Amino acid sequence: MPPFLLPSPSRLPKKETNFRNNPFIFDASFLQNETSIPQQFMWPEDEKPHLDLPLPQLRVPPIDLNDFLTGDSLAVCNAAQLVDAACREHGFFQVVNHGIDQRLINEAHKIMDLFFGMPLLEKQKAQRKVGEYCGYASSFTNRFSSKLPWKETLSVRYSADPLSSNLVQDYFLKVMGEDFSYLGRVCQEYCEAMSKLSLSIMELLGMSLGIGQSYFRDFYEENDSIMRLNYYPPCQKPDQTLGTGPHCDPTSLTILHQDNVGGLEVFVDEKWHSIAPCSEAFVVNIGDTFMALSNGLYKSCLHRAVVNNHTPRKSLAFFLSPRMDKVVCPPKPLVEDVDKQRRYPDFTWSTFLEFTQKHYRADKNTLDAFSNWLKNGRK
Ligand SMILES: C=C1C[C@]23C[C@H]1CC[C@H]2[C@]1(C)CCC[C@@](C)(C(=O)O)[C@H]1[C@@H]3C(=O)O
Ligand SMILES: O=C(O)CCC(=O)C(=O)O
Ligand SMILES: [Fe+2]
Repeated sequence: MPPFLLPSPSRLPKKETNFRNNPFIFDASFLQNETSIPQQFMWPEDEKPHLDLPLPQLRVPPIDLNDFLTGDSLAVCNAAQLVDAACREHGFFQVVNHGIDQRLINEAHKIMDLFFGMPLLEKQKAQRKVGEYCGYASSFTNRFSSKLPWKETLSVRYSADPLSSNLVQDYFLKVMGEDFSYLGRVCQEYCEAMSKLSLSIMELLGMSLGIGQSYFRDFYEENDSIMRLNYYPPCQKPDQTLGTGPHCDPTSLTILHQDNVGGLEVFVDEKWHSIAPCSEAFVVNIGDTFMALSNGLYKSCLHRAVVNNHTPRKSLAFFLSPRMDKVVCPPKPLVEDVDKQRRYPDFTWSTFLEFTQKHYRADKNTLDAFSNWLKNGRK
């Protein structure tokens, strides 16, 4: 049976289960020449994208980070107000004049083309194992049995701990070999730039929530984050599938750089909105963990990625997360502000990450499902 064909439906387990003993392979270079797509990639009618209708664009305020960082009080106040309004409504905004060298961003996109352009067998040297969150995955065919995303991904752990100062580059050297030293270097530098940018944004969020610049910055100083390279091959049936299914990011803050193809959609006011690509900007969104840390004041919002039938699409997502053992518990003023009620239980990022990797496929209800799982004794 050619590698990209699926086991006959009769042999597929009926319920959502791992394909540990029956893996199959998503190889877009084969699949995209087929007239139809495998049924596992077909999403339910109510989740299929409507590509024929132009979507409204989401108004995401571009925050001029340079203004904020220069400390000009008017600029700081303006930025804090814009961010506060956006985060209370849908959790998405954009940052411009962010100080990240455009050449580094361009190099990161180039190494994505390099990596995902390699033969499948080469990429599978970094094959992500079930239950782990790092490595190469071609559509998670060994994790999910239906609603498969039309994408390849590479996820690498980044740690700001000085004792783990080269984790990203070391990963590439160890898993892919010496020839990937440059690719690893670019990813390492990109993550270091993202970590620095994240802490500036955390200062801004602290100002926006009125608890000062340092609280969240200190909380994420020793972040233990994830760099995610998303590669969406063209699909002959783009209206039947999704590149990334509807979800809220379980992490704390996502800093996303998308190429100029377009495909990121956000669900606000009961309808899907597009976010137009802008190479000078990073799209930033609040994740579930920060929603809990803000006691529900800032929203982690449903979003997805659609594909097309003519051009590959790429996005670079930096998922900021706290140190694994850090307890996520909102500061007192943010409990007072929400009629003294706690919205979510205390938890560590380590436990939440394990929940998404071993017990629950992240979707729009991940944080509530996780909260219930904790309350029911992790069952
Ligand atoms: C903690 C994480 C799990 C995912 C990567 C990071 C943050 C976003 C999550 C994800 C992208 C949400 C949609 C489903 C998912 C399986 C995916 O499509 O990649 C999620 C990631 C994951 O579990 O690998
Ligand atoms: O590719 C995109 O634009 C969004 C991807 C995404 O939401 C994610 O990886 O969490
Ligand atoms: Fe996401």
